[in-house]
Amino acid sequence: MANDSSLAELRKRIDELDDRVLELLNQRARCAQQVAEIKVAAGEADCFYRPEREAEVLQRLAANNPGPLGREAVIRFFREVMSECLALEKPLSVAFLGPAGTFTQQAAYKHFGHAIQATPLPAIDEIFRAVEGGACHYGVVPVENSTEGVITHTLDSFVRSSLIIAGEVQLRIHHHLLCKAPAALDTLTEVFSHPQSLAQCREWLDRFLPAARRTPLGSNAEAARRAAENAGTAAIAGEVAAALYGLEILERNIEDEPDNTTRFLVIGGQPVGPTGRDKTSLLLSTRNDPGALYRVIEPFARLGISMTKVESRPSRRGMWDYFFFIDVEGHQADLTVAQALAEVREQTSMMRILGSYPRALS
Ligand SMILES: O=C(O)C(=O)C[C@]1(C(=O)O)C=C[C@@H](O)C=C1
Repeated sequence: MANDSSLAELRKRIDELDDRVLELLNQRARCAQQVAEIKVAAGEADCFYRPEREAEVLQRLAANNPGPLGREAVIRFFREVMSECLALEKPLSVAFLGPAGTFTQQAAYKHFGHAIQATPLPAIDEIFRAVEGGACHYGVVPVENSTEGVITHTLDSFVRSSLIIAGEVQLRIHHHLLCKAPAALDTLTEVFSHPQSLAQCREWLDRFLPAARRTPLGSNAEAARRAAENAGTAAIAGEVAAALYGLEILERNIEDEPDNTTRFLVIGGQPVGPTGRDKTSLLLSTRNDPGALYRVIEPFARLGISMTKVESRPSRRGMWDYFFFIDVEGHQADLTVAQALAEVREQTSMMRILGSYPRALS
């Protein structure tokens, strides 16, 4: 009985708190609507999304969180709150590498929350085109995986496009073996997946499914769809694809590397202001002299700017001629970064700043 009354009391307290949270959330939503009016008056009505402000809100709340809610839970919750507030201002349209059920869709929701108009497109260049042509405000594309390296298509698309990078998302990738109905592993004849996912599970497949044919497809979601239609086959894909196509999870987390993570880029047309926790991406080419690349990156070392990535891609302008993709910590508006970029530019035959944007939160 004593337990019953304390349970009832706690639930009454939870109801009261929920009423207050609801009232506060709606107050917040009304503020966002007023912000929208200010943006309209300033002639900024085309897109209300402000990535630097969103990053600042999430960074501040994560730092101030007293618990017991965890950091990721707080970020996820307020991410959705802001997504709903923004949708009240004006829904944001986001193209992602589809079809529905891909990890890129998951990354898009992780970054923008669920209150967006998300459009799946079948290829990376189509996402670039949709954003360039104004059909969508932003796009989300995969750029590198911690096990398999860069997605060259995405890097190459920046060479042809004038779009900039407005954000990055990191997603822990868990691959599962999915099947239409429970089945013994040795009865499976074929496994469908995206080539990157097949590669990320290579050792597991060699060990547990050595006889099954490995069939690469355009996406994990497409693989799940094929496995749903063909008994005796399986797909390697994530939880979202499993739910979408009604598949059983035969084996969980079959990725070879426990920290398997994919990084995605948010592409758009609008520059993003500094947040104090930013990254800047560059595309450049060097003269073909001895020590040229060394001279290009030397200012970063001298000025204490951390380089988080260097990637080279054939330029297709001639044999053994390369473009370099370089990421550094900091924003192009930060004084030391600006100084380093000016020095670096002098050492290159071409340099384009692909964007400064808030670093991925978690
Ligand atoms: O501060 C703004 O500019 C807003 O529009 C408000 C808000 C928010 O909900 O906090 C909503 C959308 C923007 O992307 C950033 C923040």
